[in-house]
Amino acid sequence: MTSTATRDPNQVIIFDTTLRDGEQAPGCSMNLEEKLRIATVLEEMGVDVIEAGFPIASNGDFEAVREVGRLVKNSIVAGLARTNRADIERAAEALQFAERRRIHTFISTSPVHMRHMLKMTEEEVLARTVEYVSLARNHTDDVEWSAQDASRSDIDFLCRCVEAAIKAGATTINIPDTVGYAMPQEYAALFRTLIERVPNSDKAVFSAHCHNDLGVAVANSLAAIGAGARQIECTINGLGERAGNASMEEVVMAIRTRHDLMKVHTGIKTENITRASRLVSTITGFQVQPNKAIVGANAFAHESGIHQDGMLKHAETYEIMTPESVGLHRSSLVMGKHSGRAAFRAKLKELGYEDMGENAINDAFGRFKDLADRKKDIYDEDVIAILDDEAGRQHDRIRFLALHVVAGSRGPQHAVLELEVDGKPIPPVVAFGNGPVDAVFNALKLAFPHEARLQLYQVHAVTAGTDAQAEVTVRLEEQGKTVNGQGADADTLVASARAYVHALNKLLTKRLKTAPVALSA
Ligand SMILES: CC(=O)SCCNC(=O)CCNC(=O)[C@H](O)C(C)(C)COP(=O)(O)OP(=O)(O)OC[C@H]1O[C@@H](n2cnc3c(N)ncnc32)[C@H](O)[C@@H]1OP(=O)(O)O
Ligand SMILES: CC(C)C(=O)C(=O)O
Ligand SMILES: [Mg+2]
Repeated sequence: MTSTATRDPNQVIIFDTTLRDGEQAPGCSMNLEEKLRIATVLEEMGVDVIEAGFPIASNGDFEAVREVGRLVKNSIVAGLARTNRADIERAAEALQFAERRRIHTFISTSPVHMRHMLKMTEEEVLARTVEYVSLARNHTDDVEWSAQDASRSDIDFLCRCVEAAIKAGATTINIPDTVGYAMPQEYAALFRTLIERVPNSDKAVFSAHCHNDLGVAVANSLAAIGAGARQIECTINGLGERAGNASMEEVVMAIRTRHDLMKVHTGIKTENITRASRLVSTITGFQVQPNKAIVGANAFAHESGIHQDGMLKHAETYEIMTPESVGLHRSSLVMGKHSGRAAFRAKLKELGYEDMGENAINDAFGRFKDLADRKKDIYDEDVIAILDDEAGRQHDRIRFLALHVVAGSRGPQHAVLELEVDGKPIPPVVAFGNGPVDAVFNALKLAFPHEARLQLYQVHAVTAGTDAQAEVTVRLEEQGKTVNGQGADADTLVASARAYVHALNKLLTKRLKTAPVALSA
């Protein structure tokens, strides 16, 4: 960590917590392979700190922090810990391979949290802060301390805690608006007061961590910067506990677009924003609302005549940033049924997917050709949907082979499904259902018997038009564990079957991790 004395005073550190607070969004669990894909994209986009998990919380979180730490070289990797020995030692162990590591320890400072949740007095919270920040410093010289529920804390007590945490060795002081209660002017005043009143405040970087319960997480983060905060904790697409965290793309683009006012900058390569947003949305199944700032489908769309006239005459009439600046660009390579492998590889590079394995590329190419035979216009979104669908599938035990469905008002609706399990095709199964999707899912249960319950079934059109690919998310739950599966295809039912098969494969991996015994179907 650059010391506060040498760091650029106008650089805002971007601390991404998609993999920790983002994953706390209900229904948004990610597996290790998915977390590594996201971490790779975050590092490439220049994120300063990646919070990869809360190592004591589960073996999965421990593994995620350890493996992200092994993979990532440029970003600092952080692991979360409560103020106790076990949490901090587990975080230190998880971070052992990280070239640049941070222990992030937190404790609540608000009366309501201390009295009812922690059952601790102010003096106990203060003593714990000192004891466990010091312990964390024995493991790394980059220690962040967070005052959970800071915005509802007594200011005198908060000042004492911050001073003590810095004295004990904290290099970053995070002042979270944990429940999304603060208003921008109030949150800014809190930072101003702390920075002014705490005598050693110049020895630490002050950080904002805002939740969006009242829809002001980004506004609060920007207000905090105005008051001296130089780290923002945020997530891709604003994912996170309850209404989510401050959205990284909004914070970063506000800083970039309003540099005239804010006078600060980040190290984020904003051209990677769209790709990161799309990846997180595909992996979690949390669709981005069309009117979401920066990454929504309509963020750069101009529908009404006067706007279109303005845009045609001069883009700045209605655009305060260019689509290119967030990675939306007119494709240089038009793909279609006559495109070959060379063009496909070039397209992968252009879209940032060049790291895919050879088998996945071959499978994706086959599916692309297949789609191009059926669909007139192939957009980048179509290629991305196939690539996302193929990525990370090479070790799947269950593979989708073919599907035939009878649907319509005459019924009976039924599905004939062919799967391959452990490399061997199984005989086709026929199942009936209350509609074609039900028939497909019943066929999957017959072909590969399981107890998992369907929690979510969601369909999203990748592009406009009746021949658009469908991207389907399926969420399955088994013994309290949930997984999300994704599938894409021009046929919604095939996409549904693929998504279900993907989720089943993830459940099998999860089962293997919790009970390392031979699995039967
Ligand atoms: C604002 C935030 O985002 S905080 C992070 C939230 N993330 C998570 O909770 C991750 C998922 N959590 C879990 O898996 C579990 O809650 C665990 C593994 C962390 C803890 O599980 P358990 O040991 O069973 O404790 P449980 O969750 O029931 O209660 C939390 C305990 O931690 C204590 N605690 C909470 N915060 C802190 C803290 N910052 N420092 C010290 N102790 C704390 C609580 O007082 C409570 O202690 P108690 O059991 O003595 O009453
Ligand atoms: C753990 C802390 C930083 C947190 O997520 C919050 O207070 O919202
Ligand atoms: Mg939080």
